[in-house]
Amino acid sequence: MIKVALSGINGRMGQMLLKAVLAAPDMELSAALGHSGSSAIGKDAGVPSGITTGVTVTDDIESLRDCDVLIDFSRPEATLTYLPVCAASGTAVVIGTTGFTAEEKKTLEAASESVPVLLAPNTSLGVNAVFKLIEEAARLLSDVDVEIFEMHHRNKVDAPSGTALEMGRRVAQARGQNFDEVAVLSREGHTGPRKNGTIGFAALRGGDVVGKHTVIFAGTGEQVEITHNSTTREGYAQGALTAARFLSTKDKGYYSMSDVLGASR
Ligand SMILES: NC(=O)C1=CN([C@@H]2O[C@H](COP(=O)(O)OP(=O)(O)OC[C@H]3O[C@@H](n4cnc5c(N)ncnc54)[C@H](OP(=O)(O)O)[C@@H]3O)[C@@H](O)[C@H]2O)C=CC1
Ligand SMILES: O=C(O)C1=N[C@H](C(=O)O)C[C@H](O)C1
Repeated sequence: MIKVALSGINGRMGQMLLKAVLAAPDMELSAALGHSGSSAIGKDAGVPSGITTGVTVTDDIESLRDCDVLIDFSRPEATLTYLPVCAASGTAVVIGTTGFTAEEKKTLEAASESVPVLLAPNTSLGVNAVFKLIEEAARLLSDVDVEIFEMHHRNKVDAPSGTALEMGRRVAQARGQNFDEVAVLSREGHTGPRKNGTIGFAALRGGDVVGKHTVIFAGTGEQVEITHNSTTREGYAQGALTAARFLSTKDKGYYSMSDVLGASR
């Protein structure tokens, strides 16, 4: 049995993952982490979903020591507090949390010198297939303008989404560009004409939209649009469990969903 810890347990993904882990025949829920001050601390991990798990939510990061894998869908500041304990105790980490700075990502990578760490802005099978389609389109349509649109529910706190940023990185990489030099993360005011070779982003927030991403390849007289639409969070949860199973067989190292799905980047 793979002993799984879940962080962000009180959240939308935390509860979706909880149900997926409880249903998985090869996994057992060993720890459930919330942040100190959270209303969930001291209660059963299943309370928000109306189920009893027998696991109490804790803010004690030492509880990670007895686990094989942490699946983390929380906030960057939380993830960064879990990593040192995981690195010291050999607990692998699947990170679905988004919104890390470039500096913070270096810290994630450094932890992978001690334990297996997988960072995935999107764990769904469909989105990871779309990443590949985008790379191919970016190569085939190498001169057209690329704009990336994403829409999420009203409670999402980071923008553009981690998935949209990864899509932009894939386009830039396929075209031999430096993403940070060509990304236009938002626009307002008198922007002037579009600069050739840039990759533009638009982030919309509203309602209960689970997650929608479209990459638009806009040429002259024609546009190609590649869209992924998540209608439930189940795909993210199942992808995260597949990643946890993968990491439980690995030694230290920095992994992505491409490694899990067997597709080279
Ligand atoms: N990789 C992927 O496929 C996906 C990634 N995500 C990402 O996962 C993350 C979580 O998303 P979602 O579940 O929708 O978000 P929620 O806001 O529903 O949940 C976030 C959770 O983190 C907890 N939390 C908030 N602040 C802290 C903190 N400082 N320390 C510890 N815990 C904290 C919250 O606790 P409390 O409720 O008690 O305040 C809550 O349980 C986001 O970064 C999102 O972008 C989301 C979906 C798919
Ligand atoms: O916060 C969300 O909901 C989601 N976050 C991830 C992201 O930022 O890309 C993945 C998915 O789009 C849902």
